Amino acid sequence: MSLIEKLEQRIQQSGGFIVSCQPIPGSPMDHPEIVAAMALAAAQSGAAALRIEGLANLRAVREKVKIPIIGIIKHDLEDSPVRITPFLEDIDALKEAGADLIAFDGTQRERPVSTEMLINRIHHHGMPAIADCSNAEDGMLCHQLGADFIATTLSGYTSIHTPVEPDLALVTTLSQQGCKVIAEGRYNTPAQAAQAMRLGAWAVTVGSAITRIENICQWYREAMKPA
Ligand SMILES: CC(=O)N[C@H](C=O)[C@@H](O)[C@H](O)[C@H](O)COP(=O)(O)O
Repeated sequence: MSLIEKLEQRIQQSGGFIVSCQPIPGSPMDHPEIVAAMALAAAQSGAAALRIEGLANLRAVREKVKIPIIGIIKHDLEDSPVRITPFLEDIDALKEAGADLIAFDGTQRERPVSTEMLINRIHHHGMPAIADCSNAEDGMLCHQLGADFIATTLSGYTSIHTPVEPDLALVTTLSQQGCKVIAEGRYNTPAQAAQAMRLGAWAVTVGSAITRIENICQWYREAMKPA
């Protein structure tokens, strides 16, 4: 069994529940030691894997947890809308900092480095590649290029309006096409995560509903507004 298969087996045997610990930038929670504490709490509560952004956070989390970590680095580029792990150097640095899997933007938008080169670099380091996609076309292209997992992370985030609900239809389509799908993006309730698994998802990543206090407070405030 290859290293990649072993890692896959480990995540699936632990139930496929992945927790993304990404505080809102500038939030009082946005400190590596707080990210590491959230990650440890999630790991102790049965998360199969973690999704962590940035090298300082990744190093702090790696010191505390043994479960697999999906590493990403976000950039705000002037000449491209692509934010998640756009450079080959990001991949090398994430590997060095202790990531076990790497996620990258798998959309077909203007980008500094091709998705094919990113996938090859991740594989060069012996790690599984997770393509964060926005639609079925992105997903199938990355699948054909050899991405190990297709995540629905960017569905709803490549145009101006972001829907409230998760894109369960995309989970269904990609699973039926033979992709190992990680459902991600707006899985704000356990029921929605369970539904994604029933529709064929291989795993579900939950972020805001667990680790972004500001978002959760806003949901409550909105719901409690007088009619
Ligand atoms: C669009 C984008 O950049 N998504 C990011 C990807 O890393 C994160 O900001 C999300 O929190 C993560 O995908 C989990 O999703 P949710 O927070 O909805 O559970």
